[in-house]
Amino acid sequence: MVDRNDGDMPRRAPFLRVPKYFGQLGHFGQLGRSRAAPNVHADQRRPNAAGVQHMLQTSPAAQSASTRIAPAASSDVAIDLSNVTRRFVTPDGKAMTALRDFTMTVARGEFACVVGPTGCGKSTTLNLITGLAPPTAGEVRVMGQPVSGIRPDIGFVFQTDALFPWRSVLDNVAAGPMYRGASRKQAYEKARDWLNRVGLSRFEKHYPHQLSGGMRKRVALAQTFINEPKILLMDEPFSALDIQTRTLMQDELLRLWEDSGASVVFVTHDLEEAVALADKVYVLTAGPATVKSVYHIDLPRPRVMEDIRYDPKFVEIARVIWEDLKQEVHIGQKRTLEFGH
Ligand SMILES: Nc1ncnc2c1ncn2[C@@H]1O[C@H](COP(=O)(O)OP(=O)(O)OP(=O)(O)O)[C@@H](O)[C@H]1O
Repeated sequence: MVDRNDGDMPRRAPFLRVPKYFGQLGHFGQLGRSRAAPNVHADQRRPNAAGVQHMLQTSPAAQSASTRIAPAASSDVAIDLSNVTRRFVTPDGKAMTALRDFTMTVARGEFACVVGPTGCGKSTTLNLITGLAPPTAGEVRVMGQPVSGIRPDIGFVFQTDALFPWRSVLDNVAAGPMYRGASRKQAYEKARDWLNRVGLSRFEKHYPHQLSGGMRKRVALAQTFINEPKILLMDEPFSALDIQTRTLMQDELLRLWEDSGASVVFVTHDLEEAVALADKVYVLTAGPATVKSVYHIDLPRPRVMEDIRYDPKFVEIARVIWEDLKQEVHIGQKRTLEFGH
């Protein structure tokens, strides 16, 4: 199912990077066309004068197979961005709008992925949730409260590791609980437990530079999950890893997340990754970023990453979303070519 907003929102200035989707998704067109119609359909919301809301079916099969998902009760909502606009002042003193009229709701325990063209405003979305970037207009609420400053129940994982290079693996993982007031004994017991959960018990005395990229990422996950975050914000956390390690880490993340009950917002350039992980995929416009469509991914859980990519339903869902996203990527690419950045 998809909620769509692809109306007449103004488009913004050009992008800095060439989109990465083309190489990754070239095969969907071929595989998808011979498959059954996807189990998704679209609600199309156009922000025009009449404010018309109507249903757009992607296929007859979709019509029968899908139902509208009722909005969560407010007590079930973990993250709520309501009609948020975020403007920045650029280094040359001009105002630029990164996000416009942006609305997103993530339920408690839900895994939401955000995809969109390069530079459209995905990371800004995460910064709004953290409170690092207050909204220029609209409202951001976390666990029912307006965001004011950084919350201790939010965990982060970024593309680059946030490990202390001068601390051992064990010291790195124990740092969070100690900072939050646990005794040294409690913190180290908990850290050993988490290192065990991510399969790194034998490496507790190693330093980050003595680990592989995948192992460092496991430490980063242990370092984050040990603090029992209610909200987990992830910004392309696995994009620097090779594909095999990335697949392993995606499985690891799902396993830890399923036990944690955290609500996740996961930003990625990789649509396959988004579909494989998410309950819900937000497709953003080429900018200023607004929500173009929301796809509810009804693939069963638990999911095994190395298998799910060959599931025909997965392939078809990814193909449908890619058709939608591709339009925005083309807009971004056109701007890059026209404006040279
Ligand atoms: N602090 C800031 N000051 C000025 N402009 C900013 C600031 N932060 C972000 N921007 C601009 O806002 C836009 C969106 O940036 P953002 O990093 O959110 O995009 P993104 O989709 O995460 O990018 P990418 O795909 O490259 O990871 C960009 O044009 C960026 O230059």
